[in-house]
Amino acid sequence: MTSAPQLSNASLWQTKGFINNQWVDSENGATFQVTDPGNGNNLGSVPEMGVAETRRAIDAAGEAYKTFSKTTAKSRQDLLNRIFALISQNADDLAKIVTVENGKPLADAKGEVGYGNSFFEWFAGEAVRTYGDVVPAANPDLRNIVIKQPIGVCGILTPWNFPVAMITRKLAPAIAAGCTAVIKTPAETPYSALAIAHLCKEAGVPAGVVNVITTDKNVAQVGKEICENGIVKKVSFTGSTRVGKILMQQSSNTLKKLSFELGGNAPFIVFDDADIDAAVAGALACKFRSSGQTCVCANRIYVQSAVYAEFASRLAEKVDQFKLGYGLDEGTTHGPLIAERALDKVQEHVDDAVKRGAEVLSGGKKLGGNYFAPTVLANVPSDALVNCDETFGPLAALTKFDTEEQVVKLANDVNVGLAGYMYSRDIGRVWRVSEALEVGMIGANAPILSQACIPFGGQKESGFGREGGKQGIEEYQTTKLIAMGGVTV
Ligand SMILES: NC(=O)c1ccc[n+]([C@@H]2O[C@H](COP(=O)([O-])OP(=O)(O)OC[C@H]3O[C@@H](n4cnc5c(N)ncnc54)[C@H](O)[C@@H]3O)[C@@H](O)[C@H]2O)c1
Ligand SMILES: O=CCCC(=O)O
Repeated sequence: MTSAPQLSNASLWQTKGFINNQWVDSENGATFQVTDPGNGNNLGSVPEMGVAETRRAIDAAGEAYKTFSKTTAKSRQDLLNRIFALISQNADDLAKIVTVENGKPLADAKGEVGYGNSFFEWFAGEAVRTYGDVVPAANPDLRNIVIKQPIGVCGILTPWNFPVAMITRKLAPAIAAGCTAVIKTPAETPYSALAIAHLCKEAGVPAGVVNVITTDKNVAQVGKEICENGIVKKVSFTGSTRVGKILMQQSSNTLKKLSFELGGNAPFIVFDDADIDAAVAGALACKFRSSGQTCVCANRIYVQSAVYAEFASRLAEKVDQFKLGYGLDEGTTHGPLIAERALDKVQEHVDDAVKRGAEVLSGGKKLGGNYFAPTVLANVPSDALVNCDETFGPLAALTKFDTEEQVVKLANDVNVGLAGYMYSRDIGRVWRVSEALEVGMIGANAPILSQACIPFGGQKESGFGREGGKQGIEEYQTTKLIAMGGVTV
């Protein structure tokens, strides 16, 4: 028996792949099951597609690109605005889909749908502002004009933790630039992607511009095809650093343009001079959003010695007030993790820290199903596993520090650099530490950074490229110089 959610607009629940504006099965009829992480129910099945279907999708995108790339920026702006309006109209249903396949509480899912949709609104605006340049020439007979053009067919590969937003922040700028796309959905959360595809079609997106491949077992082959196929000119990937490295190697033969948003391990630093109320509230939001399953979640919480004890006890007290439960239930503040493997990783990090002398202030264990008790650990040594590797779960690990110099060194002592946070009322320190942290984004007295208008992205092994902001559309464009000679008579 399946337990698909009750939706006001039942047409949002699509159960097939999407190629050239047609809903399609896999060629051999194979399917895979999607499970609700909050209760283990079977939500239904979608096609187990493979290389053959991926090639068909890429071919469709290649064919569509010939005409879509020549459309006016204004027509693409109108298209994006229509998608934005349809997503707004269907936001409650989309949030329900996100909750049942990802597990996050409905309020968070609504937040994600609004955030995800804001990329369509933002890039509708950017579509008509892809200006070029006129560059003074080195030769009197020349005039230089620099134009921006769409890059071509784009491969979009995304994770399950934001089933809507991770797709929209790639798809919206791709459409804005005049590109076409093949999206490979995460196996855990295909239904949100299919609902977006349905709304794109409703909005009038031409056949072949948006294609969706669903796969579980064949993910490595599908990813390889997207990276190696010569028709695809760009791959935008969000996911782990491990998989990012594989995709980069696979893309090297065709030298594709790449944007990679990879793993994080965010330091969250609380200085002695911080507003402690704000720092505690910030840590709760930053660490436990989506039960710790965001790439920008605080992972290492460093607290200066004079405020350490107060911060730790106040944080644990607040965490004990969370209401862990099923995402659609009234009052649930925090949901399950995506799967057993995620619970195992959190437990491993807790056990390792405790073995090294950490103290459990709150939680610390699995609670059955995919639920892990929101956890606060104190006195975590800086070489504990949790301080070296992203947990991606509801574990707040507190480590004491004494000086600014010491904490900056600790914060930078990892191979990734996505987000970093600090709480301090000393403006000089905020500036100094912001410059010193090796990350792509800083939250200074601000626990949530994500907005469509900012350049989201990392340094080091957190990847490269930026999503959102004025930079986001450039990832889907190529720059061309037209040097015009014969100007002088
Ligand atoms: N920087 C960011 O913006 C950002 C955002 C969200 C998540 N993340 C990162 O993603 C990770 C969590 O997601 P995950 O565990 O699902 O990551 P993952 O890398 O395992 O999976 C991400 C996507 O890649 C696909 N994939 C897996 N193996 C593949 C292969 N061999 N070829 C092609 N595709 C493949 C998966 O199906 C999924 O769709 C964390 O490390 C997190 O920090 C980063
Ligand atoms: O998980 C990573 C992205 C989350 C966000 O955009 O805030």
